[in-house]
This record gives sequence, structure tokens and C-alpha cells, in this order.
Amino acid sequence: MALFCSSVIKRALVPKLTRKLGECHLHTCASTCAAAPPDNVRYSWLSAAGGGAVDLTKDDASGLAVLTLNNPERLNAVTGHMMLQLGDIVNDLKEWKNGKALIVRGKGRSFCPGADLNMVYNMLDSKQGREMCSFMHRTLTELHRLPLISVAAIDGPAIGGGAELCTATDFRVMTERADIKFVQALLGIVPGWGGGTRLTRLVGRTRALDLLSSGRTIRPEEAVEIGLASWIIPTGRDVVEATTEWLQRYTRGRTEVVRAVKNVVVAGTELPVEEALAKEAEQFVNVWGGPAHVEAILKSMKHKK
Ligand SMILES: CCCC(=O)SCCNC(=O)CCNC(=O)[C@H](O)C(C)(C)COP(=O)(O)OP(=O)(O)OC[C@H]1O[C@@H](n2cnc3c(N)ncnc32)[C@H](O)[C@@H]1OP(=O)(O)O
Repeated sequence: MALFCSSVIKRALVPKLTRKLGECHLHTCASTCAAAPPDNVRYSWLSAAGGGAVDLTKDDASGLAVLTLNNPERLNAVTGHMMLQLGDIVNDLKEWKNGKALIVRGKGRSFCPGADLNMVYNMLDSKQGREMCSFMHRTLTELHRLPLISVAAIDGPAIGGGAELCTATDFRVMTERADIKFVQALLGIVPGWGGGTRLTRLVGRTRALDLLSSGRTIRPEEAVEIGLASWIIPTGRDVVEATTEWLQRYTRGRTEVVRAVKNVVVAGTELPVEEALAKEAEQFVNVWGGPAHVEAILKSMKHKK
């Protein structure tokens, strides 16, 4: 694997690493990282790590939004500035009542090779590590919970934090040139953006341990086989167009029904059973007798093959 480390970065990194070796910050980090920060915390120091952008287009008519990681010179590595933008975009999508679906993609030949290493090597301080981890935890957890059917369209490498990001959507579709690698352990860390937890739930304990401990490459065929990805995009297709078409099997219904289904699944996976059942009942009542329900009854819809 081209585990990347340019000479510039090595020069910046070595003195910092040497300084860090005598210090143990693992315990404070491990005991506090899991706690999400309060909603209003934005960690303004992240904005100093500039470059790149996260773009969002929303189409009210179709209910489809496309989120693009736009930092192609660094293969869409996520800078601090992009983390803050991603947080704002997730907040915006939470309020988008016409939304049904979200495609997350990277610009150009890559999905995302994780955090911007130029930034990472300048923030080996445990406080900053904890804050970055908390911010991304919260943002990706909220992305995962959005009442939209979300899919990561992976066309190139999804590495480190990029692999974690792609577990924050409901589905993953991949082109033949895509791969996913959880390289964190090879870098002396573990997933910190919630991707370890999500991966374990997606593929099970043994497979997650294999993938997270080895940092090995997951090719599209294997990703489909283990249930990590749902579809391989045929070569030559436009990725967003093909993914939009693929998504239609889930989004052709009315907005309120698509969103209610997602809410039921989020509750079913994240809440204790009694609360999940109550949430399901609430969603049922919301759509019962609604336009989609009445229309289906009037059509005497049958469900033969
Ligand atoms: C805190 C959360 C945990 C993390 O996410 S830590 C980050 C983990 N990610 C990595 O270690 C991935 C490092 N990158 C690589 O292994 C390779 O670049 C990769 C993705 C396999 C692609 O290899 P190639 O196709 O050969 O392309 P390349 O290496 O020449 O890269 C093209 C330009 O992109 C840059 N780049 C790639 N990954 C980056 C990153 N994470 N942060 C900052 N810059 C990054 C790379 O430096 C190069 O830029 P330049 O042309 O040298 O100016």
C-alpha cells in the first residue's frame, strides 16, 4: 500500500512524534472521545486548517441532494475547514423537509483518503485530537441518522477517515476502481469518527476485527460479498447518474413515507426496544390515512411478482 508520507510531512512529523513518545494521553482520550460535544461547539481552530470545500446541491422537486467532497488536489482529504462545512451541511439537511435521498461522493478519481495529513501532523496534541474526534463523531452520527436514504458513491480510494465516512451512509455503491481500507491501526490509531462501531454493526465482529486490525484493501467484489457494499457501478457509467437511478427503488414513494421508513430503521438500530417500538408506532400514525396510503387503497394495489 502506498501509505503516504511525503518527505515534507516526515520532516514536520518526526520532532513532534519524538516529543510525544514520553507522554501518555491515551487514557484521557479513550475515556472522553465517545462523548459527543454539545451541539453548539464548533472548535473554531479547525477553520485554520484550510483548503478544499464540501459542496451541496439540493433538488426540491426530486428530493435528491448530492454532497461532494471537493479537494481533488489532495484526493479529497478532509481539512478542518471541510469538517466544519460538513457539520453545517448536515445541520442544513436535518432541516430540509423535502429531502428523500442523499448521495455522498468525492470529486475526481478519489472518494476520500481520510483526514488531511498536513493538518493531522500539526495537531498531535491530545486535546485537539479529542476535539476533532468528537466533532466528526457527532457530525457523522447525525449524517447517519438523517431522515434521508443515503448512499456513498465510491469511485476511487476510501481510506482511513474516508472509510469511516462511507459507513455513515445507509448504502455504499462502488466502481471497479474503488477500494476501502481502514488503515488506522497501521497509523498507530483506531477509528475515531464512529466508523469502527458502524463497521462492526454492518459486517459483524469477526470481519470488523479482520478489516480494522489488518488495514487490508477491500475490493468492490468482496465489499458486496460481506454486505459492506450493495452494488458495483458498471464501468463507463456516470457515477452520480447511475447511483441516482439505483436509488430510485427506494425513493419513488412519497417523501413522508420514505422519511418515515428511514426513521423506523434508525430507531430500530439505535434505541432500546421499547423506545424503538414507540417510535415505530409514531411513524405509523403519521402516515396512516395520509395521501400515499389513501392512493394505494383506492388503487387496490396487488403485490404479485
Ligand atoms: C483522523 C482520521 C484518520 C485518518 O483519516 S488519517 C489519514 C489516513 N489516510 C491515509 O493514510 C491515506 C494516505 N494516502 C495514500 O495512501 C495515497 O495518497 C492514496 C490515497 C493511496 C493515493 O495514492 P496515489 O494515487 O499514488 O496518489 P498520491 O499519493 O500521489 O496522492 C495525490 C495527492 O494527494 C495527496 N494526499 C493523498 N492523501 C492525502 C491525505 N490523507 N492528506 C493530505 N494529502 C493527501 C498526496 O500528498 C498527493 O499530493 P501531492 O501531489 O504530493 O501534492
